Amino acid sequence: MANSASAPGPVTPGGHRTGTERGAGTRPAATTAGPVLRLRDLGWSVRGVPIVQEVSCTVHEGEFVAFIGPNGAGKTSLFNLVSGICPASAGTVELDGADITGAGVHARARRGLGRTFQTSSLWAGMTVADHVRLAAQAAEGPRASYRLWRRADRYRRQVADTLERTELAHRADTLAGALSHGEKRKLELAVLLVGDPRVILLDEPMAGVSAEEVPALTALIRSVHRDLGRTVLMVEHHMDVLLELADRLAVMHHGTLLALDTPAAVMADPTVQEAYLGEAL
Ligand SMILES: Nc1ncnc2c1ncn2[C@@H]1O[C@H](COP(=O)(O)OP(=O)(O)OP(=O)(O)O)[C@@H](O)[C@H]1O
Repeated sequence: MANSASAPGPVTPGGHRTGTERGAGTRPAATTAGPVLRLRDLGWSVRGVPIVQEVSCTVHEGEFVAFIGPNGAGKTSLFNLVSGICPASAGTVELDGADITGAGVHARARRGLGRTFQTSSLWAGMTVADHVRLAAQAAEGPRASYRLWRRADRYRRQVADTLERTELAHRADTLAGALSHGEKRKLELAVLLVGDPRVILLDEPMAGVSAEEVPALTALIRSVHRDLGRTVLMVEHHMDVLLELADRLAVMHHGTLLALDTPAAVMADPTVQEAYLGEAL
């Protein structure tokens, strides 16, 4: 399959697609939501070794695209390129039609792009509420301290609302280090959401989470996507979770985008099956 793809079908008001269209060379179906993120021939090499190669795709407002692929396929590296953690060696990243390829992490965050990481990025000795308060303050920029003082009530409400939405209100005064893995993932989401990003990149949010906690975390991510209407890109290995959440599956293999289509079409794709030879999809 060509290493390029666009939206597969019309988008309902909730952002969910109703049809399918595949790969480069096919005519994109009409959509009611415009493109929010566009990658063109995106690449990253380290000392001449290509890690991500010629990845092109378009993600539409309100869409949920899940990235799968074998270990080392380049999924996290692609997220690093999109979020600005790694500078692209080739190609471009566009957000809302603006070229942000040269923009840093904070500039991209200010434009509405947020991400979580595969490994936990919390402070064990800081409370749940303080994590969210600090993130709210950071999202305000350099004049945050003064604004925080002036708008203490608003911040209190914002933190309380975010903890309520992420089902952590009862853990507000708990130290992050005392949370379960699932709760830590929820807190990472809370820290992200308080900054009000429109496009959210989640890197393996189920990593380390116990089987009992997976359904609640899945439901929370679904509500962020559907109820809050956020555009979500997610790397995840739990196929059952992906099939429940994703409008489209993107398959990475050896740094390239091997396929991007509806889950059913991707699962039936012989190229994808060949790439996963011997591995359960
Ligand atoms: N900074 C770096 N320098 C050199 N090689 C790197 C660097 N970062 C990643 N790689 C290599 O790039 C390849 C892709 O790594 P990446 O973490 O993006 O894969 P992945 O698909 O996210 O894997 P996983 O599912 O195991 O998290 C791997 O071979 C990795 O060793």
